[in-house]
Amino acid sequence: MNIIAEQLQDTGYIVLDNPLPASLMTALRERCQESQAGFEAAHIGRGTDKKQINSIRGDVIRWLDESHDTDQAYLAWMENLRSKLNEALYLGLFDYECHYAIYGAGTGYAKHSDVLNGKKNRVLTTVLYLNENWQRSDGGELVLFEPEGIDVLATVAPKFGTMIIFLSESFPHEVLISHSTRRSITGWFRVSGS
Ligand SMILES: O=C(O)CCC(=O)C(=O)O
Ligand SMILES: [Fe+2]
Repeated sequence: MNIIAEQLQDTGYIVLDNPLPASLMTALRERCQESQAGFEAAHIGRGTDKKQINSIRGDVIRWLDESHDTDQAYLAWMENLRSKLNEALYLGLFDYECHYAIYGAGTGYAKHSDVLNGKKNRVLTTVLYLNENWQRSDGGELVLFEPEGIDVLATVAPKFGTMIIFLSESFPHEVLISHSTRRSITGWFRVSGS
């Protein structure tokens, strides 16, 4: 946990190889794979700005359900991380929201910031990848850009078990077109306020 806090403080992001217990990873993958029931096309923006534009963002999403054991276990793990990060970095993280995301073959998410569109209370973005046997030819990498949005800071393959955490406001990012179905859980630690 200290390593996560230190690196977030130093560079603003961290890529973790396999932070979650194997049994939880398996349950999360199965839960995301079992059925597409409850998944809806993702939207861009909020309220009256809310738009669904497939060419910008091609995923379908389902928010985690606290009443389901598997979702609950993930939320509990992230809750523990939240309190550790608050202790180490005094970030005042207030809560965590997250959704499963499925990108069908041929879709991605164009370069964007997670803090635009009125989501100003998002402090840290987390993405956990659920794709076993992911190959380079499957594409779908997350590209993290320097704050100016031009130079590439990191390229992350969406491999099973990998988690990236980054400062939501600092890094524009993009999901490259995926050539296979790409599954993940994306979430945000937030401070209170709208
Ligand atoms: O799936 C990813 O790698 C990133 C997703 C993302 O940027 C988002 O949902 O805002
Ligand atoms: Fe994003």
